Amino acid sequence: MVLERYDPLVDDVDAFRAACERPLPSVVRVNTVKTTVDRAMAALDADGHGYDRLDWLPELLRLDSDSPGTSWPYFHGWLYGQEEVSALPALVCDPQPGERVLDPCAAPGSKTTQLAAMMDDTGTLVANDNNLGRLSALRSNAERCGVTNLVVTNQDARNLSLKPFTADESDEQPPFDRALVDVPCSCEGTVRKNPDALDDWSVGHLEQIAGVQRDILRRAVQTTREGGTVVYSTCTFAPEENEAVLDHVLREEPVELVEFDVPLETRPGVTEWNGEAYAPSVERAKRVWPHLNDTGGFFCAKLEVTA
Ligand SMILES: C[S@@+](CC[C@H](N)C(=O)[O-])C[C@H]1O[C@@H](n2cnc3c(N)ncnc32)[C@H](O)[C@@H]1O
Repeated sequence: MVLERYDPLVDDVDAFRAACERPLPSVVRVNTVKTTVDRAMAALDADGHGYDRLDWLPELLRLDSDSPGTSWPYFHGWLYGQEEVSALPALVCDPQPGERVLDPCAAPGSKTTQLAAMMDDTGTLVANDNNLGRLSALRSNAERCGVTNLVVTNQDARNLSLKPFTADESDEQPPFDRALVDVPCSCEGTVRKNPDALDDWSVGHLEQIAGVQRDILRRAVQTTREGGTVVYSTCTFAPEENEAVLDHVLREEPVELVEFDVPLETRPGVTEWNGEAYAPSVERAKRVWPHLNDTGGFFCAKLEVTA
């Protein structure tokens, strides 16, 4: 069993395994580009949907039943079905109204639409993905959510071209204030939502995808101005795709990991795995194990560009 691999990293193996076998609660995020949390809750009340408002992020509602994907509040773009813990990276990225923000692996747009709402639909949000089919889902989600501060691009994020955003690639400062780098991964942490998620798991795949992750994160750092923020996230447990990627990028790019607080129970990044030692600062990353908050699994790190 793949998950046994992580027994040495978790504080409570039985609770971890049991959580991974439970179905995931259904959660929606209220889209504040179009409505307020109070109005969305009133609409859910009127439709007879029970829910709990989550303390740590008041736009999130944990539903008693399945996602109301066929209800009027959903059609109107008031609600976005989003796994609870996947709302964390945008919170850590903390985009401000009027800024230029890059989302290099954006489809189908959960975090893009959340970032847009946090920016009050102002500034410029570049949503890129290399998969056209998934970009079409992103476009329809953005349209349903009424997001207008969006530029959609279809590039390989490892070589993202800055030409559309700067007069000249040699401009003194790269164009973006922030980037949210939510890379493709082996998705081990989604096993509660998709029990087949681990069927094609192999060490070879981890190693191959880690190379892609390193290159995407490096390019995101290169496109972000000095002092800007880059958030790295995955929905997987493998240190090869998490701390090892950070360790590599810390050595190759002018960037450092910064401390941050989140309103969820987390564990620090691991500094050793399979006989390899990583930079001590990877401890500043946060691991969200499924049993800690009854969510999926997630990994999130915050970096600051230093030059
Ligand atoms: C974890 S998913 C992103 C989920 C998205 N951020 C959200 O919140 O809805 C990773 C995405 O990366 C895209 N991707 C994979 N390789 C890529 C590459 N080299 N360049 C750009 N996008 C890539 C995939 O198509 C996929 O949509």
